[in-house]
Amino acid sequence: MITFSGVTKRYADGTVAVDDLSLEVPTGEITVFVGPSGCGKTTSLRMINRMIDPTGGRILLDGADVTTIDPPTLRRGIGYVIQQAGLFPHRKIVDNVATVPYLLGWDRKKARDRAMELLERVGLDPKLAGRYPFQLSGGQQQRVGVARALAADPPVLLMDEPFSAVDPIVRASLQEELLRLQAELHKTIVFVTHDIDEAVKLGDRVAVLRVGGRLAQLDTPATLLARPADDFVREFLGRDRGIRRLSFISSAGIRLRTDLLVPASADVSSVRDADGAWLAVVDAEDRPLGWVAAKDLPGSGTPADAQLAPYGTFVAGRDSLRVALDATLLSPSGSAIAVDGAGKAVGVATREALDEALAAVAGDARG
Ligand SMILES: Nc1ncnc2c1ncn2[C@@H]1O[C@H](COP(=O)(O)OP(=O)(O)OP(=O)(O)O)[C@@H](O)[C@H]1O
Repeated sequence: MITFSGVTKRYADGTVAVDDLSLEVPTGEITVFVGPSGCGKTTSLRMINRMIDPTGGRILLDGADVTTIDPPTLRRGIGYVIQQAGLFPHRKIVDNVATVPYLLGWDRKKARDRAMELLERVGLDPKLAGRYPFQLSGGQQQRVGVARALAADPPVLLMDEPFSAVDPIVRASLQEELLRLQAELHKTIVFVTHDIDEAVKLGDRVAVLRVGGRLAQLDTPATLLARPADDFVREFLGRDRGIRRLSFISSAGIRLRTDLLVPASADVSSVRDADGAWLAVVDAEDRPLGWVAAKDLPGSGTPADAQLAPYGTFVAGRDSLRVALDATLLSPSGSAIAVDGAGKAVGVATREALDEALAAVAGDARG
């Protein structure tokens, strides 16, 4: 755990970059520092690995004041990733990744083997190992930056806007990759960004800082979106905070109807009186095929003879309420088909059922 206890940084020219900051960064979690330009995010981060020393207060790493640990020893346990990767331009990719193992005196083969394993882990083709940084795309360079920071298997990772120099699509895949790695590695990560969407996507907890280096709110993304502490946080979260909040709410609570699922091979005479304007037609393995309006069923035969309308699905309990809501918007039925992990239909979430689930969410935001 990393503990900030009344930490202040006043630069020589009198600028107070961080002011009496107290917070905890739990072990094995991603804590994001987010806030507008100049709010002291980078300064706060660099005080953890002593690239900057505080002028007041203390930072503890697992209980030890970092200023009592000499910087090289401290940094051995702390990986550091920065914007544009900060790779050494004249070293091959494999040697960039092996930088810290070399410094730690590992033999060359062991260090290179470790580097190759990490390149694969961060989703890079091992063939790139012999290239130089300028021969890689921005996204590939960022992956190398992450691999390099992980090389000595440090328990702590500091990441300073690591993905902000790449385009939105590459950025999204780097974010996914980081979450995937973190699910395996359980590092203690402090991640700095000015992008609130990135913060709520990656953070187990998000610390919103305001200019002057003061903590405005520290909460889980779901709580932050539901209950911003004040107008500054509310404005920083931006518009559509209600919709974004649905990403953190499980679809498990949605009431499902199984009576609206009909097999494609059923005799229409047995389904004609089904209650509800729309029916979800499923195949022999219960996989969804499409919607049919009860009034459009043929006079005889099976639902498969009708023109089926497009449908959207969500994995019941695994996907969020946002995905479920989105699925209703993909179909003229206004309902969504709930499926299990194998893609078999398990029920229908009607507009009414979603309305109930959304009303419960709105009720929670009040508390
Ligand atoms: N070496 C320095 N000397 C004086 N002031 C500094 C120094 N480094 C940073 N500052 C100031 O401290 C404040 C916080 O800077 P910091 O880089 O920590 O902010 P930030 O939140 O990371 O900003 P950004 O998102 O723009 O990178 C700013 O007002 C900045 O101008």
